Amino acid sequence: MGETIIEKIIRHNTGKAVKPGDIVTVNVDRCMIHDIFIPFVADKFEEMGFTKLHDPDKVVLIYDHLVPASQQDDTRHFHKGDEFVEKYGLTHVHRSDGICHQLMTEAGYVKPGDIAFGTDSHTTTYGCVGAFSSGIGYTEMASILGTGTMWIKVPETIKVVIDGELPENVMSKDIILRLIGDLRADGATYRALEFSGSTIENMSVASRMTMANMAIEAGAKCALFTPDEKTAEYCEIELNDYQKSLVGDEDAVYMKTMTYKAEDFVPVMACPSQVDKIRDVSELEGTEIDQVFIGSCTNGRLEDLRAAAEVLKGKKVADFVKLIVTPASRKIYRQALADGTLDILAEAGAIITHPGCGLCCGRTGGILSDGERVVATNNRNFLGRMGTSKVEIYLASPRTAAACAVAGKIVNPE
Ligand SMILES: CC(C)[C@H](C(=O)O)[C@@H](O)C(=O)O
Ligand code: SF4
Repeated sequence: MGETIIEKIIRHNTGKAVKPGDIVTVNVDRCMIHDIFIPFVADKFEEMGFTKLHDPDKVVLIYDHLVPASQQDDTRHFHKGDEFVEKYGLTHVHRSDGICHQLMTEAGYVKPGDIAFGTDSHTTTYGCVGAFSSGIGYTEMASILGTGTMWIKVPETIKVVIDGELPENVMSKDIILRLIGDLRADGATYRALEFSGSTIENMSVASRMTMANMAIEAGAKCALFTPDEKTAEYCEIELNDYQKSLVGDEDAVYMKTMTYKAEDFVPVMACPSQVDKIRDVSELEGTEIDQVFIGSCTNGRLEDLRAAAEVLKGKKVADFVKLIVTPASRKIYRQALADGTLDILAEAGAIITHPGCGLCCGRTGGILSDGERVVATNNRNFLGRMGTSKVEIYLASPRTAAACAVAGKIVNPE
C-alpha cells in the first residue's frame, strides 16, 4: 500500500513501515531551544539526572524572543543559556542572528527528510523543506537532549492540492489563512498537512515556509512539502534518493483531500481575535488603523520585504500610522540592505528594527493600547498578544499590510 510523506519519513527513521495511530520512537536529527525556554529545559535536564548531552551537534540554541532584552528578567534567560552552553559543550548557538524558525533552515540545520523538534509551536515551519518538525514542551526537550529520541503517534494526513496561477495581489499567506478558515483552528489537530499541486510547485521555499509556519494554527502536528530543485538550491544540497522519494503516493490513504484553484484566491485577513475568523479584505475596506507590522517567522523574509517595498516605493506611510518592519534574520536584513529594499522602506517612513521576534509576541518595540488597531503579518491575533486585550489585530500578507500602511486604513493591495 502507498504511503503519505510523513509515513515515509517515519519509516526511513525507524526502519519500520507505519500507519496512522502507531506509537513509535524516532531518532531526532536536530532540536531547537529558544531563549524563553532554555532556563526550564536546563533545570529539567539536570533534574532528570542527565550529566551529558546525547549529541551536542544535534542541538541548536537561539536567542530571539527576548533579544535585545526589554525587561530586566530577560537577561537571566541569556545567562542561564550561556551557562548551559559552557557546561555541556553546545556549539550551535545564535545570540542575535534572527528568529529560530528562520535560522533552522537558513543556517542549514534542518534538511529534507529530517525529524526535528523545537520548544516552540511554530516548529512546523521546517516542513517547507520536507522535514517532519513539530513543537514540544520543555520536559520532552530535556528528555531528547539526554536520549536523542522522542516518541510520537503517527498522524493521519490531510492532503491539500492547489493548482493554477495565483492572482498578482495574492501571496501564500492568503492561501494559508483561507485554509485555516476552512479547516477552523482545531480542524487539523494532530494531523499532517501535505501540500501538492502546480501552485505549490511554482512557489518559492520562502512562500512555502509561510504556509508550514501557520499549519499549527489549524492544530496540525506538521506540514509537508515535497523537496524539489528549489529546496535543493535553498538548502545548498543535492537531493539523495530518500529525499526525492518524499512524495505522497497515489494509493496512499488520506484522511481527506482539499482541492483549490489558485485563481479563486483573494487577499484575506484573520480578524480579531481568532486565527480562523477569515474575511476577504474587500469586506473590511475602510477600517482605520494605527499601526502595521511586517515581520516574524511567518513573513519576515526577503520576498516579503520586497513585496512591501514594491507597494511602498515612491509612497509615504500615512501620517498617523507607524509601520514597523522586522527582518526575520541578520542575513535577510543584510540582503535587504544590499539590494536597496530597506532604503525604499525607510524612505517611505518605515521604522526598521533588528532581526528577531520583535513585536510579534508583544515584547520589543511597538506594543499597542486600548482601542488601537494593527495590521500584522505574523501568525497569531490572540487577545493581548501585541499590547492590551483591547487591541485589534488583523493578520494579513506583507503586500496587503504595506497597502494598508499607505492608506491608513484597511485596503486591498492593487
Ligand atoms: C514563546 C513561545 C512559547 C511561543 C510559541 O510557542 O509559539 C511564541 O513563539 C509564539 O509565537 O507565541
Ligand atoms: S516570530 Fe512570533 S511566532 Fe515566530 S517564533 Fe517569534 S514569537 Fe513565535
